[in-house]
Amino acid sequence: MAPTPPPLDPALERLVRTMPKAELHIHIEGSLEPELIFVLAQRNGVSLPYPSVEALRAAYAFTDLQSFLDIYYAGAGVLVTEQDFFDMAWAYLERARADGITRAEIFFDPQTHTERGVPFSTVIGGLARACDEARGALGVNAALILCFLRHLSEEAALATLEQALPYRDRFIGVGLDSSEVGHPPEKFARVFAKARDLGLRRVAHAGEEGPPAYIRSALDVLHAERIDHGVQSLKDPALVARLKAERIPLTVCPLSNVKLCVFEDLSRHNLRELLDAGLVAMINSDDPAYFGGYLNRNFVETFAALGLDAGHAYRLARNGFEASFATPEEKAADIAALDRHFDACGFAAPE
Ligand SMILES: Nc1ncnc2[nH]cnc12
Ligand SMILES: [Zn+2]
Repeated sequence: MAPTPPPLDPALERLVRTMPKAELHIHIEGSLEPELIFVLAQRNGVSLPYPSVEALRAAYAFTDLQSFLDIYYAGAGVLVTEQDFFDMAWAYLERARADGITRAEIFFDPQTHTERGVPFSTVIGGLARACDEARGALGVNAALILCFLRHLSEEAALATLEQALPYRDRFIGVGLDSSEVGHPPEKFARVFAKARDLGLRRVAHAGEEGPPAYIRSALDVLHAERIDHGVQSLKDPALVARLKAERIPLTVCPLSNVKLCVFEDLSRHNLRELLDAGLVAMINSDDPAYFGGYLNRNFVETFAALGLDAGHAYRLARNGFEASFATPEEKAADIAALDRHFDACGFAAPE
């Protein structure tokens, strides 16, 4: 166990908590809190294998990615109606606003639901309605990214993309998630090529537990524009040089990496090394209901554990906005707001 780090300087903590941020790596099903799981189970007559919220939460002791995914897919089984999907997304978006998030690019896993007989239209209907309403009601500019489950076949992913076509204007891109090792990006070459032809943006989980070679093939074969996680990249200096030269963003998730035993504790996380290597890294929450915290908790705990400062805060927030798929005008407005925030807090925004 690492010794408890000293608390953050209060002015730095305030700056970090209140600065405008983008969140680019959040699985909406991973924002489903145990309390809401129980409410939805009751609403839909679904029986749960846990007697209470506390018992469910106590089961969140993971040893690796797969041990988490098993419980995460089971939790998503309580989502049945369009209103359920809306309620889940709305709860996240309210927390996003509280954490200063002005841009959220939200992953969803349609196959987790369509495999159980929930229509694709029900899933995307509820999620898209929440995103639409969040802009006016919460000031959060939110967009959806459809993820394919890599433990399933490419044929299943192609069928999912086909099902999604009537809703093409309700999501901005595609991603790749679920069990990484043994399911290399190459398995999904055709479906990503099709998504590219359709003008969809592309991201992929790679180098969370899997080797640097998966990051290379996510770039070369899937034409991924961002890498989700990517923390294994430091094992391969030539890959680091390429990520730097091509300014490929890495959506890093510190609390997730500790919960899934990628790093022993936060003080051993490699975020500082990634930034020092000149990579476009940023902080995200991944599955906040399961990993012990939303975006601000990821920021505050990581800053305390790694001794990061206001310069790092600016770089991380700015990387998030630059890596987002928002329009150039939206990005410029977000970055201008970030600069004003640093000014107002008495920290000069670094060049
Ligand atoms: N951390 C993660 N890695 C891969 N797939 C996921 N699905 C939800 N969270 C995930
Ligand atoms: Zn993820």
